[in-house]
Amino acid sequence: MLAKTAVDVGSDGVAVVSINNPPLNLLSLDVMISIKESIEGVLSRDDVKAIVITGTNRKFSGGFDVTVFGGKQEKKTKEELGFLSINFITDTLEAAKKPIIAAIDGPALGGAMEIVLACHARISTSSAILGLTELQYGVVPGLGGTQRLPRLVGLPKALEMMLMSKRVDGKEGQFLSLVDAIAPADKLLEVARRWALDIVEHTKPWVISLYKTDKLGTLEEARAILNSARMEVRRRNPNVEHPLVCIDLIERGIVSDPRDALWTETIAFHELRQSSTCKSLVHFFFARGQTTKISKMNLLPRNIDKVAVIGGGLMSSEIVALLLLKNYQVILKEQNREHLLEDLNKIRKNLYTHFKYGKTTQQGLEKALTLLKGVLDYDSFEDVDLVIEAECETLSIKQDTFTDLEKHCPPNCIFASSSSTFSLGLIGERTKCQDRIVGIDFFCLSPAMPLMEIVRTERVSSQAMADVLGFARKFRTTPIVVSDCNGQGVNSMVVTYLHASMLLAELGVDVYLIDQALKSFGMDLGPFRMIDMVGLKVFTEISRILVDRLPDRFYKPKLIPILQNANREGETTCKGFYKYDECGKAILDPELRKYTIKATSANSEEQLTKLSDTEIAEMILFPAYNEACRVISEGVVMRPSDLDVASALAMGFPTYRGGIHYWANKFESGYVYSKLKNWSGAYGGFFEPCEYITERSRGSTPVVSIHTFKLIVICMEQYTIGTFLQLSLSTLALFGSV
Ligand SMILES: C[C@H](O)CC(=O)SCCNC(=O)CCNC(=O)[C@H](O)C(C)(C)COP(=O)(O)OP(=O)(O)OC[C@H]1O[C@@H](n2cnc3c(N)ncnc32)[C@H](O)[C@@H]1OP(=O)(O)O
Repeated sequence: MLAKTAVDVGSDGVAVVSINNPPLNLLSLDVMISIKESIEGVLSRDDVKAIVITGTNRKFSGGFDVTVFGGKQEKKTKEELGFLSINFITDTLEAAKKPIIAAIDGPALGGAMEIVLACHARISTSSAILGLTELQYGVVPGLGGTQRLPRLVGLPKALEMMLMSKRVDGKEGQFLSLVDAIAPADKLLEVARRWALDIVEHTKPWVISLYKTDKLGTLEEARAILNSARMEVRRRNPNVEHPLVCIDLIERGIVSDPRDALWTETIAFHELRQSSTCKSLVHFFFARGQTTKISKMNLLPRNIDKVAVIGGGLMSSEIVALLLLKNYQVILKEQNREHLLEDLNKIRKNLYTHFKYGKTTQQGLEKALTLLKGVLDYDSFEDVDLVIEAECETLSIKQDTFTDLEKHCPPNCIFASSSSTFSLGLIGERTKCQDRIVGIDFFCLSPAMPLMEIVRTERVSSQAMADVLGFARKFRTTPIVVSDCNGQGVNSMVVTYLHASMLLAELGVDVYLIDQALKSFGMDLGPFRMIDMVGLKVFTEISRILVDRLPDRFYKPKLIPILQNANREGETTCKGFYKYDECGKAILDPELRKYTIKATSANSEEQLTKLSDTEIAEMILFPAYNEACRVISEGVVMRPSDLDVASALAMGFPTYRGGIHYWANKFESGYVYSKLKNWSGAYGGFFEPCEYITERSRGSTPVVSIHTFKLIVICMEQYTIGTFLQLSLSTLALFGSV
C-alpha cells in the first residue's frame, strides 16, 4: 500500500512531512493517522528542530473525502470522537514543543485547512486555494475550524468564509493575516524551512491560534455580529440547521472556552454528517461535477477566441453582449443593413444596461464595443473558432447557412445552432461536417444564464464536444449535455414549472402567495418574480415553441396575453407581476388582481383558494418533476442528476434538497402519482402523470426508451470502459433495474 505521508529530514534540522494521497491528497482516518504518526516520529527525533507540513505534487490537500459523509454512522465514544480534533490537531500538532509550519500550494480546504490553522505559521503561494467549505456539504468544520479561523481573521471575515463556503487565494489570505508570507511555488519549501528556523531562533513569533483573542473584539461586539449573522441565515436559508449550529459553536468558544467548544464542535460535526441535508448536498456536489463528464478524459479543449453569431434575434443580443463582456472577439452577421444596424443598437443598449447595473465598468464597456464587428458577408470568417447560428426558424435558411459556413470557415471551426425546432441532422444535412455540428442553448430563461445546454448528435466528434465543454467552462456556465431533442431539455422542465404557477394563479391562488410559498420551500426566487426578471417576451417565445409542439404536455397561460396587452412585460417596463421602483426593487402591486381576476374568470374549472404552502409547492413542483421524468425516460439527458443540477441553477431549486429529481424520488412512489392523477382529474391533462411515474407507482420497472440506448451507444464510442460502465449502471439504476 502507498505510504500516506512522506518524511524528509534535512541537514538544517527541519523535517518536511508531506501528505501523499494522490491525486488531491484527500484526507481520511488512515491519512490522518499517518500524518499524526509522522509528526510524532519527527517530534521525538533529537536531530529535528522544526517541522514543515505540506502536500505532494503541488497540492496541500482537498480536505476530507466527502463520499463518506451522510448515512448512519456507528455510535462513537467521546474519546473516539475527539481523537482527530483534540488528541491529534490540538494536543499533538498545536501543542508541539517544536514549531510546525504549513507550506501551502494548490488547495487547502475543509479538514486540510483546519490542519493549516493549527500550525504555528503559514507560508503559501499566491494561487493557493484556502477555505472552510464544510457548510457546502451540510456539516460544520469538525477539526477546530469554527474556533481558530475567527481568531486569525476576525469574526466578520470568518463568518463570511464559513457561512458561504468562500475560498480565498494565498494573496487574499495574506491580506487577512491568515497567511504569514507568500512564496513562489519553487521557493515554497525553502521559505517555510527558513521561517521555521526563525521561530526556533525567536526572530519570528510562535503563534497558537486557539488562544489568540486580539481579533475578536469585545463580547458585546462579537454578540452583535453573531446575532446579525443569525438573522441573515434565517432569512436566506430558513429550512436548514447547520449554519446556525456553526454560529452557535463560534459563540460558545468566545463566551466560554475554545477547548470546550472543540468538543461541542466535534459532536455537532458527527451528528450533522448523518443528516439528510448533508446527504443531499453531497449528492449535489458530485452531480455538478458529473455534468462535464462526457468525452474522453484525455482530450484537451482547443482554444475558442473568436466567435461569429448569425442572426440577431431577441436572445442573440444578450448572448453577444455576454460574449463581449467575457472578452471574446465577436462577429455579428445579418442578412441586410437595416437588421444589422438594429441588432448592433440592441447589443449596445444591452451592454449599457450591464454597465448601468454595475456588471461592468466604463472601461469594460468601451473594450467590449471594440471587440464587436457587424458584417453582411462571410469575408471575415476565415479564422473564427465557433459560429453560433441563431436565425429565424426556417429550415431552408438554416441549411443554406450551414452550407456557406462549411465553405468559408476553417476546418476545425465548430458550428452551433440554437434552433429549438429542427434536428441538427436536418440542419446540417447538406454538409460534410456533421462531426462539428452541435446545438447550444444559453438558457435565457434564467436571469443569470448559469447553464449552457449543449446538444450532442450521434455524429459529433469527441474533440468537438471537448471544445464546446471547454468553451462553456470558460464562459463560467455549467454545461448540461442533451441529445438532439428539439428543445425539450432543461427548458421543458422549467417552462412546466412556470406554467404550473400560472395555472394555479388562474385557478384563483394569489400570485404573491405562490411566490411566498415557493420561497418558503427554499427556491431562490418565486416563479413570478423569475418571469419578471427574464421578461415576458423571452418567456412567451420559449413557451410558445413547446406549446405548439406538445399541446398535451404544456399549458397555454391566459394571463400572458392579458399582461402583454397592459404592457406589463416585467422589469424592463417597470411593471410585470410586480412593480419596480427606480432602484429596481420589486414591490407588490394591488392592481395586479385586476388582471388575474380576468384570467381566473376565463377559467371555468373549480377555483382554488385555500391551499397551504406545502400544497402550493407540490402542485407546482410535481408537474415539473413529471416533465423531468419524461425528459429522462426519453433519453434526452444522460443522467437524472443532470436535471438536479439544472433545477438548482435554472430554477433556483434548493441544493440542500439535492435537486428536483432527487427530492421528488424520496416520496413514496405512489404519493406523487396519486397527487398528479387527482389534479389531472380536477384541473386537466397538464397534470397527467407520465409513464415513468405511473410504472414506478405500480412498483414495476419503467420502460427504457430507445433514445436512452442510443445515448449509451454513442457513449461507448467516447468513454473509457470504466466510466462507461459507471454511467450505464447509473442510467439503469434510474429505471430500477439494479
Ligand atoms: C472534517 C472536515 O471539517 C470536513 C471536510 O474536509 S469537507 C471537504 C472539504 N473539501 C472540499 O470542499 C474540496 C472540494 N473539491 C474541490 O473544490 C476541487 O475538487 C479541488 C479544488 C480540490 C480540486 O479541483 P480540480 O483539480 O479541478 O479537481 P476536480 O475535477 O474538482 O476533482 C477531481 C475529482 O476529485 C473529486 N473530489 C474533489 N474533492 C473531493 C472531496 N473533498 N471528496 C471526495 N471527492 C472529491 C471530484 O469529485 C472529482 O471526481 P471525479 O474525477 O470522479 O469527477
